[in-house]
Amino acid sequence: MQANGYQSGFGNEFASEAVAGALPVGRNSPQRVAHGLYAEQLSGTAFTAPRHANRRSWLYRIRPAAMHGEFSLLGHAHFHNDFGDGPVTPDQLRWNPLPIPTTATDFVDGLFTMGGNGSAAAQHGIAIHLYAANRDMQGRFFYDADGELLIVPQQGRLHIETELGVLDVEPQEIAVIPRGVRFRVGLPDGESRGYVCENFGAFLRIPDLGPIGSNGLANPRDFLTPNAAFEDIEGKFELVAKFQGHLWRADIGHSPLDVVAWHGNHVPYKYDLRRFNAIGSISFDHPDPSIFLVLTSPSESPGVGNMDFVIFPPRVLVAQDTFRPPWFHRNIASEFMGLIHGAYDAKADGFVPGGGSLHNCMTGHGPDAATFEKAGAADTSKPDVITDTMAFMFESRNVIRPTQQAIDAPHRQRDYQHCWAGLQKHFNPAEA
Ligand SMILES: O=C(O)Cc1cc(O)ccc1O
Ligand SMILES: [Fe+2]
Repeated sequence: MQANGYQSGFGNEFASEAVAGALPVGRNSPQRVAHGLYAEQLSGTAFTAPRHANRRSWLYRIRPAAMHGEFSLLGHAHFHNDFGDGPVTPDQLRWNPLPIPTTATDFVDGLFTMGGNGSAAAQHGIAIHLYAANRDMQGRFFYDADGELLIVPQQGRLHIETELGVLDVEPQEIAVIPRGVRFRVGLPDGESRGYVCENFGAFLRIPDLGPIGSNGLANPRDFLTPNAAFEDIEGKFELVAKFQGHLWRADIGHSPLDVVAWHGNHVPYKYDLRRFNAIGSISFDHPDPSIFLVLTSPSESPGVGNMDFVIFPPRVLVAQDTFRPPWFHRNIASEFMGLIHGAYDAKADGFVPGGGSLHNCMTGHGPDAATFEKAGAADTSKPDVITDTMAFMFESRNVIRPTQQAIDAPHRQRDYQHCWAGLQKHFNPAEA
């Protein structure tokens, strides 16, 4: 399917038609839709959600979404929402990248669940997945009824064809696919890998800016939603649904990417993380990482995220008489981190692009020994220009329970804790 450009803005009432006159004017459901299309509403929030939070889109399509065969369970060895209910280790955990598969594996086949909390049934929490794939989704389409998908490619571009149009996404960009929207992923570069956060809670939004003012962090105009694009093809295809933690498959005799026009605000979008306007300390002290918040899924407690998506982009550190890298800390929130590009300023080695780390509630962590020594000796009268980096964090109010397969994975770094072993005792009450 050919990309058809983008519309800019966050949470707008967008409108787009790929064929002139396909979008009804002044009404949603005329007796007969132009060009013989079917009208269909896709709601993302309760009908009665307050106006500022209400999300739905109207789709004008060749065939309604109801047309497909019966679903049957589809096994998937690595992609699920089973976070267990037994003991969960409070250890610091870190992984090397998920290996690129050696057999033909598409985006859905290549998903590997690392951990999560809550559930689709409870409508709160998240699942964290990695993907590693090497071929386009062929003759199959996917939708996730359980949550919206925040996709963070780390290696290789993604050509994401959705019911509402096409998102072309490269590493250092992200894509968000709303609940229920059907899509197919192509891999223009062949081998591809990255991270996915499946959000069972309130949909992601850009945060309020408070005293920062009316501009800054991720600016609304940099979010891009596709224009309508469709295909009109028939064949023996497969529709894969993720529903209540399991995958289901059904035969479908046509492409469901057949939406000729649409309007609304329950839409896919992409965002280039390099557009993030980073704000930080220009006096002293390293600020809390909430200053780098890109998108948040709020919980019912004000200010507490079901999931916060935070990045650590290139920036200039100028804080004086300050330990500039992240401080040692223990947090109430739980943190899964990934690295898209370059190196992360709290870790001299071991945290590699495509890898991940998990520091759960109250688990102590922070700069490794090499970073600590270097930052303690640095001249803070001069700025540090941090370039060539893009790390991120999926942060959750609830403990992120690693899956058994993540704990057992050969690519888990079983010696991760040693990165703090070299920290020396410096205490000397006689010295200033
Ligand atoms: O590296 C981390 O653990 C993430 C992180 C970064 C930071 O600058 C402050 C707190 C924090 O949890
Ligand atoms: Fe942390």
